[in-house]
Amino acid sequence: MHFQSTSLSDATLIELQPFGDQRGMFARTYCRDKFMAAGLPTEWVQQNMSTSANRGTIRGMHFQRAPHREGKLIRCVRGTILDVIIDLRADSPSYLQHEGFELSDGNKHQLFVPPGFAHGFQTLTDDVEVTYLVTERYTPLAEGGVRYNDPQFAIDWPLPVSTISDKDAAWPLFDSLHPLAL
Ligand SMILES: Cc1cn([C@H]2C[C@H](O)[C@@H](COP(=O)(O)OP(=O)(O)O[C@H]3O[C@@H](C)C(=O)[C@@H](O)[C@H]3O)O2)c(=O)[nH]c1=O
Repeated sequence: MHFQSTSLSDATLIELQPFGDQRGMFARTYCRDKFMAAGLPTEWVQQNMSTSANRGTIRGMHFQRAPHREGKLIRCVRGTILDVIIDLRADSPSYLQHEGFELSDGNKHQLFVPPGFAHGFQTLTDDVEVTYLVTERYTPLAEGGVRYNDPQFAIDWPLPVSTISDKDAAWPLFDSLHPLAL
C-alpha cells in the first residue's frame, strides 16, 4: 500500500498494492505495521457500511465533537463516490480547507480522515456501498455536522442532489457554530 499526502494536513490517500493472478486479485486493505509506520491509527473500534440507491445522494458533512472525535478509513466497495473532507481543527495549517477524492470499486483507493474533520460524500453512480473503520464509538450526543452547501466552503458537488436525509439538510452553517460545537 502507498500512502500519499493530500492538500489537507494529516489526511492521507491510500493506494492498495494489488497482486493479480488468474483467479483475480489480492490486496491488503489494512496493515497494522504499515499504518503504524505511516503514523496512522491502529485501533479501530467500529466498522460501518452504508448503501445508497441513487446517484446524486449526499451523506454528510459529519463529525463527532471532542472528546469523541473520530478518525475514519473510507473505502467505496461498489460504485463511485466523491468523498469530501473539511479540516475543522483550529490549530491546523489547513483549517477550513476542503478536498474531494474520487473513491470507487475500480480504483480501490482508501481515504484516512483525521479526527477533527467533517466528512461526507456524494454518490456518482446508483447502488453504491461504502465501508469504513472508525476510531471512536458512535456517540449520538456528540454528533455534529455542517451543511453540505454551506457557502463558507462552497463544495463543488458534481451532481444535483437527488437524495439527502432531513438531518443532513438541516445541519447549521459553520458561521453559526460555537467553537465548543466542534
Ligand atoms: C453512524 C452510526 C449510525 N447509527 C444509526 C443512527 C441512525 O438511526 C442510522 C443512520 O445514521 P446516519 O443517518 O447518521 O447515517 P449516515 O448519514 O450514513 O452517517 C454516516 O455518514 C458518513 C458521511 C460518515 O462520515 C459517518 O461517520 C456517519 O456519520 O444508523 C448507528 O447505530 N451507529 C453508527 O455508528
